[in-house]
Amino acid sequence: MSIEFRAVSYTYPGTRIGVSDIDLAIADGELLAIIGASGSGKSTLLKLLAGFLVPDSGRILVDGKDVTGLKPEDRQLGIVFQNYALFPHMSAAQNVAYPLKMRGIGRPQRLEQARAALVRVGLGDFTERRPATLSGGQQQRVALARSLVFSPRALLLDEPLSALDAALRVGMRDEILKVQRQADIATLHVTHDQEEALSLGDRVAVIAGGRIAQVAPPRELYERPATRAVAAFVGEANLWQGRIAAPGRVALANLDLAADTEGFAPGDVVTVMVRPERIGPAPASGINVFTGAVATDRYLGPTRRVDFAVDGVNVRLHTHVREAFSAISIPPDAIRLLPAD
Ligand SMILES: Nc1ncnc2c1ncn2[C@@H]1O[C@H](COP(=O)(O)OP(=O)(O)OP(=O)(O)O)[C@@H](O)[C@H]1O
Repeated sequence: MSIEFRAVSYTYPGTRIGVSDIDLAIADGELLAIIGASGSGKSTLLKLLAGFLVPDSGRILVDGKDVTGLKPEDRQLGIVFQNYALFPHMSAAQNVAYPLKMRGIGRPQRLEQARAALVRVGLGDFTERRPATLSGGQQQRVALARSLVFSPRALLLDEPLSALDAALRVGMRDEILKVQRQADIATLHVTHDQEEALSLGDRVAVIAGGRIAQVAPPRELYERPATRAVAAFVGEANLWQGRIAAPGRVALANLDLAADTEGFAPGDVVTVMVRPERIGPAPASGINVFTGAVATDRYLGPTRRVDFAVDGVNVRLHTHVREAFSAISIPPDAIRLLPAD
């Protein structure tokens, strides 16, 4: 079952803020992660899909059917919120059974289905526990079981891991993916954690200022960002302004870099993007090897983050090398040219 936004726009009444011209399709069984800065419109998109907001224009389809005018309860979507929203006075099984109760399913049958759903998320021994006696991760799994127990047509995850501590968050990613794969339904996962989006998403959508900036598989998004804004938002990046000097050559201040310049003409002004982990200490000469001096050097445990000054250009690099160095190399295939803003 799929999800589709077709030219969806929404503005909050009395403001000019919202989302514009959203075209997004999430295939059956696919997990699409949405990332964006605070206030970029992630939750607004989710509320439009859930039916808590109605678009000013455009249509939303679930499983090919237009749900734009349907009430939230008629959309048959499983939703997991950041704060879980579990009922404190009910056991885990009663919480999970609640959506079935709303759908008029008899008590013995709904409790049996709820227990089975809890077994699927690894909580078979916790069915009678109240939420307050469960850990954050366990509560999140109860919420996940509750969102899936009525076989929803799609799954919406709104920052489901943000209330958990860092180590648990990483472990729960695998849990979410396992359960999502088992349920095999289109899933929209909103997060502000880039690593979570890259590790969980079949594809990742970046939203900025209420518009989709790019949608791509994680590797493509990281290695081939479409714009400077996406490159800056997803991971760390060196972003320099340069000019195409000749086919295969880019001028960057006083530096002359070998790079793939396809798609650009001599004289074009470009943004030159290089990820810091693609740059490393080098022998004194070679292609795109530059001598200079270390300006700052930070120890990060597994790596060092170094700012290296080359002829007035600051080059940020991440390296495992522990020794001192006085030259770096920027491999031509690590250089990505983007249109200048
Ligand atoms: N009810 C509302 N009335 C007016 N403006 C709103 C309302 N709700 C949200 N906004 C504004 O709409 C924009 C998008 O908000 P949204 O909640 O979608 O952002 P978000 O990307 O989910 O942010 P965060 O990561 O902080 O949760 C923000 O500028 C926000 O202030």
